[in-house]
Amino acid sequence: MATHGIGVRSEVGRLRTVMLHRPGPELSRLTPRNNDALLFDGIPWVERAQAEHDGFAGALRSRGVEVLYLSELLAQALALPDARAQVIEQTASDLRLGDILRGWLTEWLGALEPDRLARVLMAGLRNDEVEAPGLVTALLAAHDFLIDPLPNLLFTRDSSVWVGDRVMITSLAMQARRRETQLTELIYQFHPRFTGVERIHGWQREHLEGGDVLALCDGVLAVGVGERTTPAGAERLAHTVFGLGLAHTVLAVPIDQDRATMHLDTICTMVDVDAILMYPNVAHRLSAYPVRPGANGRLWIGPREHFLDVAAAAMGIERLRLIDTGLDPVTAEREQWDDGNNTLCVAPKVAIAYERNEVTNARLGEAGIEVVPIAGSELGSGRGGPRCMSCPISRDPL
Ligand SMILES: NC(=[NH2+])NCCC[C@H](N)C(=O)O
Repeated sequence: MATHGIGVRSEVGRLRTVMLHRPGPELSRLTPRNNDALLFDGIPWVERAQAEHDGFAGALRSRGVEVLYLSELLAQALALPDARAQVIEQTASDLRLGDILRGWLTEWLGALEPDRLARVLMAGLRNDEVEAPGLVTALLAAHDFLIDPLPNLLFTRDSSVWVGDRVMITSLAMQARRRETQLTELIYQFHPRFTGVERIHGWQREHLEGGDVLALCDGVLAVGVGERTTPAGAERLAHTVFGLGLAHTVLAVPIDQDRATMHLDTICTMVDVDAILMYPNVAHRLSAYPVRPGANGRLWIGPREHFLDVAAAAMGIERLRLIDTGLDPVTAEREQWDDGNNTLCVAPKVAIAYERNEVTNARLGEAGIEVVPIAGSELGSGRGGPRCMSCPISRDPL
């Protein structure tokens, strides 16, 4: 495909193409013993999670959005020998494997059909699912993983993010998610649909996750700095986008180092060209450092100020309207936890949101935002809403 029309310059421009991941066998790997390490707060009912996800994809399609599935792009990319060789080498390089198992796995993976290989890369591989030789497999328990599963692939937001017409491969902070970006990098590198698209950042760089990056408008990015994106990740982002002329301002937004606020998009998302939905319990204290290109390739860093003020100034608008999600702090806290603030715009003033967050959604309605509700009781157990579960690839310019 020609790269014409590809790219993202806002959070709200009409959404044309999005990448999702329909949850699959990787979710069946979750147990009460590993769910914390794998960043899920419960054990989802897989079939229901899939049905909910189909509802999400259906809502997008009904609004004219083209839905691409990560698993399909991956399997298609894996038809190419170079792509297979690259990912097999990366997967087998895990030091826990040791040489014997590494050699065996390299050969075993190399013999798989693209679909099956994609499935193993996503769902992982248990010791008792193969008969591999060596002391390592003998000493590991039957249910130990030789290749770890990736249940958080569901959250396609985090492992790549489009900035203008380039795609940034992120670098995930949590051990359980690191390998995800090998897969997204592979898709963008090898899938014919993305031929000619320039990749930036890279999965081995400073930590930076897509859930922390918000395109407030063309030329202005906000980046949350907290549990996932490090200060160095934010600095690298600023240098990179300024160097390529993709933005004139980056707002570095310190957020609490907490699971509840793991990404900037768990506390706020844009719902219109000049409106932002925000968790009220932080709205009054959210601040940001404006960062711009400085002299001699350095960064100019302005004073830390209230987020809404710095954002409006950078965006060149008088005011960034705040929609806050309920005055009662307990209700607000409950709905924030269930990703009430994590909405996905399919167009200005039209946001997909989890139906369960009734108070938040009512506020949105009162503020003139059309809410497209989706079910998420099972999907939500991974702590992510419609924005987390989507990677926009193409939005119309505003
Ligand atoms: N953009 C987001 N808010 N993503 C949510 C990711 C949730 C996932 N379980 C994690 O902990 O990484």
